[in-house]
Amino acid sequence: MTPAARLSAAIGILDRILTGAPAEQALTNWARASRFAGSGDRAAVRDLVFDALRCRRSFARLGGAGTGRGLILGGLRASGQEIAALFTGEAHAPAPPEGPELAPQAASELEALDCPDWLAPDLQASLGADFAPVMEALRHRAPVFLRVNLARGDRPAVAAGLAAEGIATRPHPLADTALEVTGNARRIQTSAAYRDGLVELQDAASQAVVEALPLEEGARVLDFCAGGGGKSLAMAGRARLRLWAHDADPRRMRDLPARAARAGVDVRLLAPGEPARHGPFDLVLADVPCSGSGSWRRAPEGKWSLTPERLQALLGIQSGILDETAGLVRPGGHLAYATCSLLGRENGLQTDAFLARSAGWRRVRQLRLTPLDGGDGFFLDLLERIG
Ligand SMILES: C[S@@+](CC[C@H](N)C(=O)[O-])C[C@H]1O[C@@H](n2cnc3c(N)ncnc32)[C@H](O)[C@@H]1O
Repeated sequence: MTPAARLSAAIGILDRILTGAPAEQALTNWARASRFAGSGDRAAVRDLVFDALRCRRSFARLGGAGTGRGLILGGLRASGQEIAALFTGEAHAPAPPEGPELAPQAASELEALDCPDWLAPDLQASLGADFAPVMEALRHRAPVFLRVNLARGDRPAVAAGLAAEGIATRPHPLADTALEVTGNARRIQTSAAYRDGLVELQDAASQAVVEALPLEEGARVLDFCAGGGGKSLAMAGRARLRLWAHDADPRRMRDLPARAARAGVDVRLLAPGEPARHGPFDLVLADVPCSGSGSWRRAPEGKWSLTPERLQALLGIQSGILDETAGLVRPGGHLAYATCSLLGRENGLQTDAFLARSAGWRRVRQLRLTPLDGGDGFFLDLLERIG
């Protein structure tokens, strides 16, 4: 595909996303219907689409419209590319700009930062002086991180093995298991290191959260909101645990047994209603559903689809999970509350409210990470049951 044809493809896919199609699904449907597109084309179109979703507000301003065309035009203008050479209307190229597309308007501060207006006060209160740098960081692609499975090898040896397969990495300071991929990231999932369970794809901040947990050999641990099980596997890689995984939607855990087998660790799955029968636990991790604002680099659609009503509903779910999981922790044990959110209301204010309404708990550690630390935004409050 020519560079201009890739732009046309991205425009069509963005238009589908803007009318409600999930981004991954729209990209997959396009790839299936476009057998002529090679892997380089697919990767380039994907980058165009995700770059536009991350910067949807500012690109729409620069492109003169909030359409697929407007976003792609705005992205080209933002990176100083020559529009006339690409939007020619010839062959598969997009038609030349017209009307408002020719007269982009100046962006306001929040538009330039790609921040939804309604969320700005919350984010400013939560991030303080880091507000603008964090919002700016969220406009750019996230690095690719691997987690070294310490049950299978140490970080230098695994990095050397990856290098022998042509995948360049460097250790990342956020966690002792973290490798940042600096070259050939697209080869990871076909590498022997990945196939043999030496590494998993996992953000460095997620790894830092797991590193901060009290994981004693033989401890009874419950991952209450396990999802795909990324943190279950990360915990199992750090100590020999008696580990259970649970999720309100058990279908989300369907790949976990195979991933655990690949990693050489043991995780038992629990259906809704079952955790209480297996408790109490030494440690319960509640990696709760949240706005996802800390991971908007990877999942930028969430920035634009979040609403005040949805955030309110999430706050209710989070406080319900805190109350439910508190009853599963043994006296002297720990409840680890985690989010990938940057919002104080989902983080420290949520745990403050829990501590205010629940006797016999104290906060022993708090971790607040933003993309300025290198990985996603993440929050951890480690609470100890003293009564
Ligand atoms: C942030 S995701 C978990 C990600 C996962 N821990 C990981 O590291 O990959 C939150 C999960 O909580 C689950 N969930 C939502 N409401 C829940 C509830 N009331 N009880 C337990 N799990 C819930 C969702 O299905 C979702 O899989």
